[in-house]
Amino acid sequence: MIRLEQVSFRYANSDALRLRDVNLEIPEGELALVIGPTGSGKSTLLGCINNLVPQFTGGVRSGRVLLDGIDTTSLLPRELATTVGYVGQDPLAGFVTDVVEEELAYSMEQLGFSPSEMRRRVEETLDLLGIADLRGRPLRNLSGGQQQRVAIGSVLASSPRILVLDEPSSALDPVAAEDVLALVSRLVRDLGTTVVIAEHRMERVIEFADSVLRVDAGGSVTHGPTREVLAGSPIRPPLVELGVRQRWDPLPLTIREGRRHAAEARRGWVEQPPTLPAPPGAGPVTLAAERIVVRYPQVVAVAGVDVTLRRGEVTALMGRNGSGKSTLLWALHGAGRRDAGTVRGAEAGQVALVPQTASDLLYLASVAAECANADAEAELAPGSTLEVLQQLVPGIDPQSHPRDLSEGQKLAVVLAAELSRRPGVILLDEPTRGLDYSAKQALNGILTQLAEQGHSIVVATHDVELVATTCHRVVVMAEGEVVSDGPTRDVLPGSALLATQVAKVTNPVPLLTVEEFLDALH
Ligand SMILES: Nc1ncnc2c1ncn2[C@@H]1O[C@H](COP(=O)(O)OP(=O)(O)OP(=O)(O)O)[C@@H](O)[C@H]1O
Ligand SMILES: Nc1ncnc2c1ncn2[C@@H]1O[C@H](COP(=O)(O)OP(=O)(O)OP(=O)(O)O)[C@@H](O)[C@H]1O
Repeated sequence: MIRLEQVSFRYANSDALRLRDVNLEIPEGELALVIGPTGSGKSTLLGCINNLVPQFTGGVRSGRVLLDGIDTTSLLPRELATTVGYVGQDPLAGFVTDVVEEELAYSMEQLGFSPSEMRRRVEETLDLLGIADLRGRPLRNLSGGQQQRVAIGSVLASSPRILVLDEPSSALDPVAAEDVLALVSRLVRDLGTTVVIAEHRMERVIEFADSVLRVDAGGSVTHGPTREVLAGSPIRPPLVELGVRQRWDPLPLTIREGRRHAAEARRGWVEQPPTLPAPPGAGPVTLAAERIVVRYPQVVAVAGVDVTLRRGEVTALMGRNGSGKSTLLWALHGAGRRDAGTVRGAEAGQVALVPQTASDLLYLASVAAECANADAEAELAPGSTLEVLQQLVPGIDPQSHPRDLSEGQKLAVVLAAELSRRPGVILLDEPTRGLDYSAKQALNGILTQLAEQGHSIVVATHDVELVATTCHRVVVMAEGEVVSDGPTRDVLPGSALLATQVAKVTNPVPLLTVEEFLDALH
């Protein structure tokens, strides 16, 4: 179905080959998962399938890309659009209309569907993606996860035979991610759709994948059965990491397989519970918000929230898509809307916020200039921001234009600029989009260090694995209200939705991470 023959590619303004002699074949009705470090070339590879690379990106591509044996360069854009449905990493950038319903209908309109067929499919898509109540809403005002669902829906609506999804679950809450992936895998099973998904949070996709494509920093691609490719990969989800470290054979890919391997250890811990590290004592209050309310015309996004931040504490803000997390962060920061309530303790300039669409903040002509600007604004020694950036995501050429960075690399630049400034209170909105496991580990290191030095940090995120390693406390929101607030170890393991892979494998023993599992064995 999809075949790449000797494909190599380089961007116009760069010497490096981003894809090197790639040969691969994805049979019809299979789901292939694309993995690889931040900035390795996953999006570039996906773009080759529908000719986005090089048609829109520029650059030079050699070799052939064949769909059903036909070279894509000989297909008209319209033919290609009927065959390949593509959802990029930034949903907002891909929208062509202003309102949810119109967006869902747009591609069908272009492809010449009849009005009654369109109507039927729009309704069905609204239901399948759980967005019926958003139908008349402007796309701009939706939460990040709501936008991502609309973007996926607008492509599914016209039932393309090939589906290419670039990080489809990065802004989705765990339930929505599971629903969307189950939906996609049903298309694979029932309709024979061929699907290619790039995803950093592999743990969410692995069980649905027939094969894995690993893109390496040098642009070469390894394609093979999931277990085989992951066993040899430096990037792997927690459960596979645990399996490799414990030499479990066969390597577990699903929670069920993991639980079988862990049965003996689990029985031992049930009889004699392991000693678990205690969370650090909380320091004095740095920010106290009371009865915060934010109202929009159609929704009350934040409905009377009290929240207190303390020195040295990393707090996760969790909750389903549209529950009010981003809105609350902006209200705490002060730049956002606030219809009622008070925020005390936060002095001007002492609260930093890294927004969900972080790359909007980059406006200078090179990464080096962005970093130098951040140093100058915060009166830091020259080089400070660049150093933090290199800690987070190594290998970015400081001379490159921010526009030419991968999504994960852009986010890392914005994170570095805020973190190097070391404000007292740091608010991060979904900071792990596009970041691979090692970048997440680096982020964990930096946040832990800042907390030890007395900063207060809030991370709004759906990434339970990040929360388990980095956050001391979890605040869960639902429909604008705080519905639970407690130490991470009390909130995550008990929840079917928020438990980490390791917590699911060890349940009822509340271990959260691979390291905790290994420590508990001794
Ligand atoms: N238009 C461009 N011009 C020059 N270089 C580019 C351009 N777009 C991307 N690159 C570079 O090509 C490499 C691959 O980018 P790509 O977006 O494919 O990575 P990725 O694996 O999808 O990253 P992420 O995990 O962050 O999504 C990156 O190092 C990036 O800096
Ligand atoms: N500018 C706006 N105008 C109208 N409604 C808005 C606006 N911004 C957000 N909303 C709505 O307020 C609610 C809360 O949105 P918010 O972005 O705070 O959610 P979130 O919890 O951060 O979601 P996600 O996990 O998807 O990022 C949503 O229903 C959203 O559609």
